[in-house]
Amino acid sequence: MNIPMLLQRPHQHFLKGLLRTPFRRYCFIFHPSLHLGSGILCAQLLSSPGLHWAKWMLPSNGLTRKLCLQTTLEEHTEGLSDKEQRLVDKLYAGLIQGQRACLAEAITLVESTHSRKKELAQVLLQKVLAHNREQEKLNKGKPLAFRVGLSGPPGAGKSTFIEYFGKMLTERGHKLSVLAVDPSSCTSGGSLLGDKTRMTELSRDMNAYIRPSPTRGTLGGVTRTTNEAILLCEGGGYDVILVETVGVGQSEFAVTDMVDMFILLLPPAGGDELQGIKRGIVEMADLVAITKSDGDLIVPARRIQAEYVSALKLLRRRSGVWRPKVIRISARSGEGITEMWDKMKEFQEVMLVSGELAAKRQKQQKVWMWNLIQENVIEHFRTHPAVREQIPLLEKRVLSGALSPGLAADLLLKAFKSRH
Ligand SMILES: Nc1nc2c(ncn2[C@@H]2O[C@H](COP(=O)(O)OP(=O)(O)OP(=O)(O)O)[C@@H](O)[C@H]2O)c(=O)[nH]1
Repeated sequence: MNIPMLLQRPHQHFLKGLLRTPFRRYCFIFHPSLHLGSGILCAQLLSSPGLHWAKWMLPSNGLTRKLCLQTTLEEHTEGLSDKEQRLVDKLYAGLIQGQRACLAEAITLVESTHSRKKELAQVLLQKVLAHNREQEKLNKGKPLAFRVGLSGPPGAGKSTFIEYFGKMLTERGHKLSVLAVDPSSCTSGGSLLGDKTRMTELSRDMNAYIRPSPTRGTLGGVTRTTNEAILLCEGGGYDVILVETVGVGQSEFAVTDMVDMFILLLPPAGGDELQGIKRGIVEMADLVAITKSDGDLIVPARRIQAEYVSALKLLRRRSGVWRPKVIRISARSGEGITEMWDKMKEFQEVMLVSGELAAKRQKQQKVWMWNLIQENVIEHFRTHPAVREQIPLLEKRVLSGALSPGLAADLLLKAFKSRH
């Protein structure tokens, strides 16, 4: 690094010293009154690879200017071997050219739990993000893709619907990707959504890409990779992204934090069959579609539709511009599906024009960041040697009533802090 000549010697030592410490990656606070040329010093440090952020204080008017830099990418890129660099370049080039094999390989990379591969995945993601931002600018600031969450209980008709709906979209010139989030595969090893026999025709369509759920990891891990897979699909030119979940667990709530619109598919069945559906999920829906509205099922489908129309009226409105709608569809006869797509586009348009879509996406970014922090911090806490060795005993004492949960938590936190 070049140190400007006008800086005095102490500053050179100071700067050189800092750049050798591990702290250089975190933060520096500069105060112009403390030393001459701090602005230059700050600028030099900001260009140093690996610095996460620096803060430059201007005391004259009390204004604090924050300069945030994400140079982690540079740091990773510098450390890549030729082979790794070639892999990232190959995946990036193939992905943005729309090659499905490269998209698939890129998603496998973000799903990897191997630490080096995770780093490579982040380098690739940064490149794709930069590409997406460019494309968005060319698109006059409009989002590249319509992100839609789709959920429903097992047997609601999700795969039959996606097959029909997906073919309709590709025939109209759209590129569709279907990503599955299936928490059952995390806990039991089995997968409700992952089997390849679903959506056979759509999976042969060159303008559709179907990705089964990752088969390992916590729900948090699965949602993280789904979030990243969405970005990769957008880089690959997919303009409609369906994120599918089984409407029985927590995954729907996670999915609502990564999509623009959340759709609930419900079969024309009575209350008992729908008990598994959590009330909260209905509240999250922007559109409820009653499936299988054909033949003998038209009558019960109408009844369920009326029930949900009344139920939704009682719910608190989540958007200033959109009221959730209840429609009836049949993937067998095709009825209602074009109208459903029209409703979806109407939703996207009003949300875009009102600015709610941009606000929602911004909020989601923040939620996503904090979810990741929360997950990592808890993991760090649990595996910390001083904590790990005390957990079994303290848990036992809490269970037997010998210790209050609050005290046990305090003791563990104390152990964590003392040896940190
Ligand atoms: N009558 C009628 N039956 C349908 C329709 N759509 C799906 N079905 C039937 O409903 C059953 C379940 O459909 P799927 O599409 O497999 O449902 P799913 O929600 O994907 O189910 P999981 O894969 O278990 O989550 C199948 O027997 C389908 O033939 C429809 O529009 N009309």
